[in-house]
Amino acid sequence: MDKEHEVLLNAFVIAKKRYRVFYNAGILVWEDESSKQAKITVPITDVLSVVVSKLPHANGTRWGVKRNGKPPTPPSPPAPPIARNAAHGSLDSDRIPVLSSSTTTNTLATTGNGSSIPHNHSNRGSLNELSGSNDGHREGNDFFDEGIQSGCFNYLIIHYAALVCPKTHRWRVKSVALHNSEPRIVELWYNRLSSDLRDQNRPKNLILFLNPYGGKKNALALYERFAKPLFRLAEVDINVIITQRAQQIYDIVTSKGIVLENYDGLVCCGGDGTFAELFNGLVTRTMMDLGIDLQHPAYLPKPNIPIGIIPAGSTDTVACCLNGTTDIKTSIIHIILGQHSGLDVSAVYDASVVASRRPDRGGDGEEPRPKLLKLFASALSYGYLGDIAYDSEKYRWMGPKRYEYSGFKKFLANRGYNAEIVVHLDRRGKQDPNDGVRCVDKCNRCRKALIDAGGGASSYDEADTEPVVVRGKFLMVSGANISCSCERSPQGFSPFCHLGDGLLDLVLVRHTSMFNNLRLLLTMSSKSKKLSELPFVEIYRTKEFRFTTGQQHVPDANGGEVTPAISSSERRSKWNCDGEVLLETNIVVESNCQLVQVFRRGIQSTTNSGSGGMEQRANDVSAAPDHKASCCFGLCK
Ligand SMILES: Nc1ncnc2c1ncn2[C@@H]1O[C@H](COP(=O)(O)OP(=O)(O)OP(=O)(O)O)[C@@H](O)[C@H]1O
Repeated sequence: MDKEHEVLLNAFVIAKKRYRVFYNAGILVWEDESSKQAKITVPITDVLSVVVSKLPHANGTRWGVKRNGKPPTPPSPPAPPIARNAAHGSLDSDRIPVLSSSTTTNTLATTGNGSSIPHNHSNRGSLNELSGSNDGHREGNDFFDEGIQSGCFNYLIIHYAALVCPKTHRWRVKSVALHNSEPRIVELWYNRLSSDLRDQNRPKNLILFLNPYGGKKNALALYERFAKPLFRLAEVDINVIITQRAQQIYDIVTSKGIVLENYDGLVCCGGDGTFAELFNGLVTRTMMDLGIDLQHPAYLPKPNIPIGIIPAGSTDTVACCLNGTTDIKTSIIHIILGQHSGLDVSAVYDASVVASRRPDRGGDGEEPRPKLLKLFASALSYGYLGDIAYDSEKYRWMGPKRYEYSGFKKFLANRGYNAEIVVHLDRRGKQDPNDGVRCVDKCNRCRKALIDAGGGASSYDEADTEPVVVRGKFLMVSGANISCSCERSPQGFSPFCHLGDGLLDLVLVRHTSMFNNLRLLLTMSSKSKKLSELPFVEIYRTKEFRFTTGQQHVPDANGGEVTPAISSSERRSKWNCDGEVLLETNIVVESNCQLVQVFRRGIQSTTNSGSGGMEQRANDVSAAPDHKASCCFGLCK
């Protein structure tokens, strides 16, 4: 019988109670024999690891495993007894006993020189390992092959991930110890589950860039405490690179010395700026590999390696929008489980530096191409937030509090900036940024956009758009690539902005009174109010917009030029691009549909999240009902 149709069904004891346990088609279920109500369902896609043990907890022995022909690692001292939840045998991930030497974690200290690849201090040998050959050998698999040979094990211990709080979108690792008096049955279950685990397409070898400088400067401590034990548990090899300066991630990823194909993903531990360095570097690297002009690219190619973020920054907007929470354990779990989906990335071009498209690079030789400045995944803001980004860098020693300090200063200054924005809008009015449809798990809008884009980066038919010119004095102009919701601003710039629909939301805040600025700040920090409700805020959903502060000659209806709309002597602000300052002011911004693949699990829609649209509501039904009962009411920190 093939694996698909084979059903495993046995009685096991969990926490002194008899359970009927069955496994079929990737679904594991255990139900209390005395009460059919007590039933837990776990798909194999959520299982992190399966081990056998002589004790009801994994005690650190490695079952005579040989790694690369080396003798087995001596057993670690027994782990302390594990506090167990009587009903589910569940554990908090902090207390999971991690088997010693189950994976390698390499720490690569970095040099500060140019784009050179960091000196390798790893326990896996030379630098060549990071940059050179890979024979495709996965150390972790050895233990599956040889694991159970040498002993009589009565316990099967399963570590699995579960959504413990649908309201806060937090995931945790739980464990269950199944006891059977017959080692043969334990072995049968172990072999079957571990074989199915191997079939999951999970990352087994990652590079992790760690920024020790961002946020509260505790990324290394967070990694050691939360990430390392979980990666070990799931047998993921991690090559840690601790950055020593800004732009180092970009330089390493774009360096030809590193063979990206040797890795299953690139992950960073830091804030939005760290993540921006990672995907800017990865897209640039892909352009280099394909021989695309880096300055004036004809198009932006899609990298074929997924990326991820472990939040350890100040605002962590990207992590919050990807997972619905900035909870570090949730992000790590999603990276380990390995599911990924497309994330739009917007490109910023310098409107004043234009080159003709070269026919040999896919252009027709006529269409001018602006110079590519940077890519962003979160938000690009001019005016108030641009001023804060520029000013707050001086106060980085304050940590995240610097934003409040600079924000207060800029709030009192109440500066307005003249600008002209040309935004391309859908003629048919189909792109409504206030349509009430949030981007949740298996989002139909994003899926359709990818199909429309046909694998390319554009989900938009330019024939269906028309340019609309908006002029005036603005407190703030922002292009939101994602909703930008975070702890400081629960609804973000535009709560209905999608992660992968190939469009961005342009948010224009007119310059008005201090009183209105106060309303703006209160709305931005409100849990329920949205910026679109304010009369001095306009939101447009578009694929592309052009922003200018300089002198504009606006063509009149007869084709002649009329008086400049904006004086060239105007005071200018800076652009805040994913937290970093951009000095060029006249820009063109364009969204690229699902340019990068990001490790994440779709956010489960909750009824109070304001989700609209029938399709999204239908997804609520698929939320794991078993785990709803274990909701922590927000106390699961
Ligand atoms: N070792 C380092 N020393 C100095 N700067 C660094 C170092 N490593 C990275 N950086 C830079 O630090 C900057 C800030 O990092 P990051 O954005 O991750 O933190 P943050 O600004 O506190 O968080 P957020 O962007 O979420 O608000 C990034 O632009 C990155 O280039």
